[in-house]
Amino acid sequence: MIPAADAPTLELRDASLALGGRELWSDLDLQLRAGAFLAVLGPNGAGKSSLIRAILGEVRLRAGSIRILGAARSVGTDVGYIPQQRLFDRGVGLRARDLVGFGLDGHRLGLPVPTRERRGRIDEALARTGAESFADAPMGSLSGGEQQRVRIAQALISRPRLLLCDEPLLSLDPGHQVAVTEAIDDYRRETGAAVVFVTHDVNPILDRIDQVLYLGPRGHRLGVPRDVLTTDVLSDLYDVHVDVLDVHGRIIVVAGTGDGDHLVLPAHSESTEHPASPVGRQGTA
Ligand SMILES: Nc1ncnc2c1ncn2[C@@H]1O[C@H](COP(=O)(O)OP(=O)(O)OP(=O)(O)O)[C@@H](O)[C@H]1O
Repeated sequence: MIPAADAPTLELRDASLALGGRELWSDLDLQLRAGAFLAVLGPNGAGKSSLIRAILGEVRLRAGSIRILGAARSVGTDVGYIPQQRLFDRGVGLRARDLVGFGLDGHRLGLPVPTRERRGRIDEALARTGAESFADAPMGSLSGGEQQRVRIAQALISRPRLLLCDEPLLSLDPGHQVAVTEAIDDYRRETGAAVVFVTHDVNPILDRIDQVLYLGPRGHRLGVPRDVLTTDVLSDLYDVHVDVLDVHGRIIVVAGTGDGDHLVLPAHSESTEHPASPVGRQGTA
């Protein structure tokens, strides 16, 4: 596709989305230029994954528009997508390197031509996410975290200009969270791709993002992290008093329940698993 000159990589104008008879978010204006890194935060069911699906054209907006590189429709190889994790069954024999190869030519009919260049691209993508040691293993034999690293390699191999990541750090141990975050961020810096990164824990990417979109029960807020991740803004979005704590450089968002308990809200979750819906209940503060 020939991009419109100087068009933003991603642009949403007055966008609203309703699914299952419920409005998830509305009046969303968002512009990402080349090299932007956006974190999308919010409780379970806020519509974070649905935002990605709307960008992919899989669900229709109720109102407004989405443009990618200036065009109303663009998926193809301009857009890389790391879906929310679904595990491969144990019996799946597809090799990791073949899955990654689909990111290059999976949209074409027929078997791919095994060229040296193709193999080199696959090896490079696997190396980016530290997955080269299990390149020839069947997907069904890999752990959840290993499968995730292969999926990320698959999303990067086509050298997309917009990378959509739906909780890419799920199932990864802390060491691999850092490695995968670095792989995505290095890719962004090298290529000027824009990144949309849905997460329940902003901390692994806090030093890398330049914008945060917080989808809350009472609207959304978009801006630089220090303007969005504040007690005042999140209290307003949740309609309950929320404290944003900085604990040794990690952001923890805590809502008082008035009965001595507190709820840890999803700018930080204690584990890489989903917190209980809509927020994870923690012990007495
Ligand atoms: N195709 C659909 N039809 C009807 N409702 C849908 C559809 N897809 C999603 N929903 C609903 O939209 C809401 C938002 O879902 P979504 O997966 O976008 O939330 P999320 O913010 O990503 O949540 P989580 O943090 O749990 O992943 C949910 O209540 C979900 O059940």
